[in-house]
Amino acid sequence: DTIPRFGTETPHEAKLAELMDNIDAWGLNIFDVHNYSQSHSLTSVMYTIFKKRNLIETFRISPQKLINYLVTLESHYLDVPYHCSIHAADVTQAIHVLLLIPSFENTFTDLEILAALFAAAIHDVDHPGVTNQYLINSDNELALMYNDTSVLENHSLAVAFKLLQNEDCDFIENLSDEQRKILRQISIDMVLATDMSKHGAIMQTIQSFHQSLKAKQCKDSNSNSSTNDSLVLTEQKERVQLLREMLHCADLSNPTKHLSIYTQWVDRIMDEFHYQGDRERSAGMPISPMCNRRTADIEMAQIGFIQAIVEPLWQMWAQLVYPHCQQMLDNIDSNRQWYEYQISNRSSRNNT
Ligand SMILES: COc1ccc(/C=N/OCC(=O)N2C[C@@H](C)O[C@@H](C)C2)cc1OC1CCCC1
Ligand SMILES: [Zn+2]
Repeated sequence: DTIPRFGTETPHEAKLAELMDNIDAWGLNIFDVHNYSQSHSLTSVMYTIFKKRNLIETFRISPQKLINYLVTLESHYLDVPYHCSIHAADVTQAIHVLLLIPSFENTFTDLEILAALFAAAIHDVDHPGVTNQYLINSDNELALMYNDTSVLENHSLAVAFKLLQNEDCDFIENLSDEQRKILRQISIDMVLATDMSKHGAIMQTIQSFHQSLKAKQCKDSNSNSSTNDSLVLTEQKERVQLLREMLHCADLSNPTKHLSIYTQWVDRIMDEFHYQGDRERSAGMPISPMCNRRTADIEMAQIGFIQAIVEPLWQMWAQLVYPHCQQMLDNIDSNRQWYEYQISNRSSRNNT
């Protein structure tokens, strides 16, 4: 039986095709993709990217096994407001676009690109919609299993690789042992780096690391080589460092999107955090920061999130790939201004 164009059957294939024409664009509306793919945004986005990047030929992937894996992976994302399969599809498409930046034209091997897309697709699988801290505080068996260390990130990796052991889902069967080892190594490194508790460490190293890359890049441009724009990294270790940052950027990319998309993610994360707060309140536990729906200041929290975490990270990233990624910085700025306006508007409303 032939395989559907986007990996899954849908009565809206024409509409999905129209959306998928924007698979390389930062403005793709992932919520529309989810609706028109019969809630298979992760499968259809991953399958479309794999086809477009010729990864199915390059790694002699069985399309059916790829789809079997993707549909199974997708079904292991839980129906939670934020950390669901749409978030995985969103982050996967984001890292695909970041990998298209001309600065990286000659940077990564096909195997590294395969690993990066795989890591993005799996990075939050089976996420229960609560934070690591909540799992630790509530003596959850996952915290026991992973000794309170990057609990959710370790769990998603274990679930994702367990699913690969299923014979008819093993889409990487034709990779050599060495390639499989490298794919696993890079995926583990990247997914563990999505633990927000590692954010500070990433920000510490990013400055000096990018300066050293820019220095090398300038040397190339002096030689007037055609690759003067692209960053050439000789060490796999350095390329993985860059991929780690890239996934972290993609994971924290909501404020870099158009307002109409960004506000949907804000509603979802606040639903998730407030539901966690409800559970903490009824369990008599201290309510985590930003998780108390009774005292929440959603606009202030987003302004703080942008100023403290998202903008500094994306500024570092945009500097490395200048002039690319200016659109992301512009969206962050206009989105922050919109939230500041909501707050100013709020106080004047109260005065009337
Ligand atoms: C659109 O907004 C967001 C998108 C994504 C995330 C990601 N959170 O995942 C990590 C996590 O779970 N944390 C991180 C840390 C900041 O806080 C810890 C209690 C837990 C947070 C967002 O907004 C938060 C931050 C400000 C208001 C709610
Ligand atoms: Zn995530």
